[in-house]
Amino acid sequence: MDIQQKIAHYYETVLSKTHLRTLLDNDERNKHLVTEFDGILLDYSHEKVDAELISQFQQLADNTNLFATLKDIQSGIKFNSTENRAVLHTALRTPEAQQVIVDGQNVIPDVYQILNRVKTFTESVRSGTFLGYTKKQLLNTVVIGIGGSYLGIEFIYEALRTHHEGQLKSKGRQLRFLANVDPVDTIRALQGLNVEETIFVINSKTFTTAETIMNAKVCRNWILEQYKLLGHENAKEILESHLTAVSTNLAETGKFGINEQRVFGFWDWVGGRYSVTSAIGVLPLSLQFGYDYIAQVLNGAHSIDQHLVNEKQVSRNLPVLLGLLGWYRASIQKYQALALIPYAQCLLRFPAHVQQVHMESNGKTALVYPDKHEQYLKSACPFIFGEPGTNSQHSFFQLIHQGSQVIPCEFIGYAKSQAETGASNPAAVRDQHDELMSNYFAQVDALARGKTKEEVVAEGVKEELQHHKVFPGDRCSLQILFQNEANPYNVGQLLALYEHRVLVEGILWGINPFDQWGVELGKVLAKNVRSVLLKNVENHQNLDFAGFNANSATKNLISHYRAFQGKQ
Ligand SMILES: O=P(O)(O)OC[C@H]1O[C@](O)(CO)[C@@H](O)[C@@H]1O
Repeated sequence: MDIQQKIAHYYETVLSKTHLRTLLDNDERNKHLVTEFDGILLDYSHEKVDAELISQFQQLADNTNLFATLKDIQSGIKFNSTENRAVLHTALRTPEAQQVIVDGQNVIPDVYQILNRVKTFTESVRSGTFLGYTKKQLLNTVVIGIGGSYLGIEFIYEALRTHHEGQLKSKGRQLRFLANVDPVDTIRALQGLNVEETIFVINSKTFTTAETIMNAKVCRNWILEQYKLLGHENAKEILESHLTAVSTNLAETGKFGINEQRVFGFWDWVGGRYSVTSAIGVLPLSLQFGYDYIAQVLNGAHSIDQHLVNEKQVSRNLPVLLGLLGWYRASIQKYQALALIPYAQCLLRFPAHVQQVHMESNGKTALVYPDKHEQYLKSACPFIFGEPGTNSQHSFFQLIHQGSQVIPCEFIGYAKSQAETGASNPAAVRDQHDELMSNYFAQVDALARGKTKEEVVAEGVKEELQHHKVFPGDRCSLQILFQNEANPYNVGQLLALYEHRVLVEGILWGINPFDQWGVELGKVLAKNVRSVLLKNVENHQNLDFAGFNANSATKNLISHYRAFQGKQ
């Protein structure tokens, strides 16, 4: 029996037959299922685990050479085998004095060359040294980008915009996002902005993503139209004052009309969804908050990068534990979903960010080393969703408590509210924060313990309602608790924690988390549909589908779309 089979056997014969209520009655067990690192507590006592299972997790990590692999990845091996690339987002936050060698070259000087340019440029914008075309200060930033070139930045922006220091640093400034190719998103992103005070950051690793390039063109037109209304028509100089880009495709950014001084590069060894600590995130976030403040995000992430490879006891390694538990829930317990519940309004975009990082990375089943019998995994990445608590309690928690399937939850909370620093009545804020966190603790317990028929009867509930009021319990969750309020350092830690847990799960499953072939097919088909629509702009009757390879149902649907437009 290999170690994965041993874990499956132990779960089937022991843990699946033991209610969490019983496991939690063991004080000695509970004491050991909690660990702390650098201001973060991870409590996994409400998971279906015990000391025996944790020792099996250790064997699993050792037998799969997990720690050696993690170290090799951070040292620059081409772990992304299907694209022949290194996986080195960790190098983006490595201290300047260290070395990371890729293809015989130390990449750290390149990282700092870009970071220094970002620092100098963003400081010149913030101080008013670099001005817009009409010499007005650039107070607004619009980030154009999608997927990994958008979600992580929005998560960090939202997480920090109510942090006391973050508010001071960003006073008088705005940061907006344009991701969707929907024209309504464009209106929302640009609404009320004064072009003379607005700088655009076009974020695209490839600079070929259809949505981003279209949005960038729409914004370029908007800039020129707005300036025309003001009587200015020097397109080249106007655009050079208002457009910047972050990309690995410097040829295309040049063709787009962006001055190379305002293009910030990165490298193919940074995956799109892992690029928030490259200039993709650091440039716009530094424009909004200042470089030195955002550098703390990099420091926090680096702390977790180090912890990942240095702490070889799985019971003390936060990202490894998260990854092992994720693997266990999906592959052994066979749970197919995961709810991410931050008890922190500032993390409202964290679930959306993790959805992309996790599901675009591990949402696949093709094995890296297939054999004659197996090319595909049977169960892998769960479906991930989430909303801040307490809002989620008044939304989907009914199903989490009494639905037909178990949905493991990950709760994230802070011992201090961002609202406390600088508050006129800090005691009142603490009181409100305690109210919020009371729900965090209560949910954890309710999910695990549930409520038995006997308890319901003892409460004197009418017989016909009794079975409605039973909670099965035995629903697992884990808790992440930060010592401080959400700040740039621990937001960087949180970012890296979830990046690395995805990697650990990917290694255990034997898949490559760093490619995303699954998004390609839709892109190709969208291009084909687009060419049909372009060819038939005015034709609301019989569309010309020559050369369009799709079934009649899809063609009918497209025809209805055009016909509806003809009736408007
Ligand atoms: O930064 P780019 O090249 O525009 O890509 C945007 C996103 O599109 C994807 O390639 C596919 O969704 C992501 O991996 C990436 O983050």
